[in-house]
Amino acid sequence: MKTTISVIKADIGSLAGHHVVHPDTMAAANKVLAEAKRQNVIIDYYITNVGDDMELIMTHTRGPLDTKVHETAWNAFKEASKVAKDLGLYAAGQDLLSDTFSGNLKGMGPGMAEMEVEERPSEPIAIFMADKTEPGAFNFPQYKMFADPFNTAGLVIDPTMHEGYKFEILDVFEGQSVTLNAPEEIYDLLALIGTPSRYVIRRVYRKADNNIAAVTSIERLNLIAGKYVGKDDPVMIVRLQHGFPALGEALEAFSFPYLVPGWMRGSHYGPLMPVSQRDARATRFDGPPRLIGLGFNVKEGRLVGPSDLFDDPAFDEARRLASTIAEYMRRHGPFMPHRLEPEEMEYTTLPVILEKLKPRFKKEADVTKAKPSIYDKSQGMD
Ligand SMILES: O=P(O)(O)OC[C@H]1O[C@](O)(COP(=O)(O)O)[C@@H](O)[C@@H]1O
Ligand SMILES: [Mg+2]
Repeated sequence: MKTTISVIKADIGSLAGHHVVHPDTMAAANKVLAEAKRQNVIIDYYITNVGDDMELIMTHTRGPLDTKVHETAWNAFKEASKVAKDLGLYAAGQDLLSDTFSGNLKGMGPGMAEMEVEERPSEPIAIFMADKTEPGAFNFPQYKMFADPFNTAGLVIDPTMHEGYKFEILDVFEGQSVTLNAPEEIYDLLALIGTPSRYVIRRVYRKADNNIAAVTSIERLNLIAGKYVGKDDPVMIVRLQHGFPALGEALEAFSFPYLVPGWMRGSHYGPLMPVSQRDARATRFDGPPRLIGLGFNVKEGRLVGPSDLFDDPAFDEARRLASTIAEYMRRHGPFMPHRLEPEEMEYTTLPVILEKLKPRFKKEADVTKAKPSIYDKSQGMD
């Protein structure tokens, strides 16, 4: 049976700032999804949140980018937004960039990861959802899961994984993609995905049979809207076991709280902290960036589960280290590299400040003007 798993998320308003979704808004979304299930638009669903992002996990047989499924999600977010407005929640309706739904959710604000799979007799999946970061934040763990044998033992010892995986990488600025193979092209792969603000791993396939292994949301709201409209908190679906990473290999990729951009005002680097569902609230300095993971089995479209994957003392050490790193980064205050580089900041007063100070800048005769960029060949660097 071919089943589509659609994870669609949006920030439609949050309680007491940008830190947690209000349960009444989830109840409003639940009504819409329950009705869609009754009308056989979707087979099953689960609603959750990480921080201020509401996450709709749905299964159906209609394939990705289906109008009815996307309209269902849109209506759920709209209804939830109404409640958010009624309760006076902060940034109510924030991620819904358009007033009317037209065809599908592409470019309308919500983020989405969708995959169509030929269901195996047992189809275990993990869904990872993060708040206060961006889609490229999943580059690092996807590399670990699908290309690093120090993380994923199966790459070496499981014959069904040994051939490796293909990574489809999207250049979010140019809107073009390239597919690179691991292990043979890992140096090229790392050269791109090491710049996660621009090159985002969108899909991973098993090389042996082209089977889809992982999908990540790629929406960067600020690029769509041309201004800051919230961070593009990402979601990712990963297939598990029997030729894909074992559950523990997928989770192992998050045992190191690596630095991601986001956190306060979408403008700071901070450690990605894996937490249980009950700790999925962005508090200290609106963070640190949080990650939750839910494990399901998909059976004829039914979502069996979930299991709260990071609700486990085995991840206490990762959380402790994340807290230590958070403290270390915070001590830098407004200085880089805690604060993002100017091009990546979601907010900036810099142009206004530069304009204001323009008359006060004076030429220094003894200082040579630098070339604009060491990367710009037209400037005659040799
Ligand atoms: O300027 P405002 O409206 O107070 O918004 C600031 C908020 O934006 C944020 O960056 C929003 O984060 P999200 O992307 O998770 O919505 C928060 O860190 C911060 O509180
Ligand atoms: Mg958010």
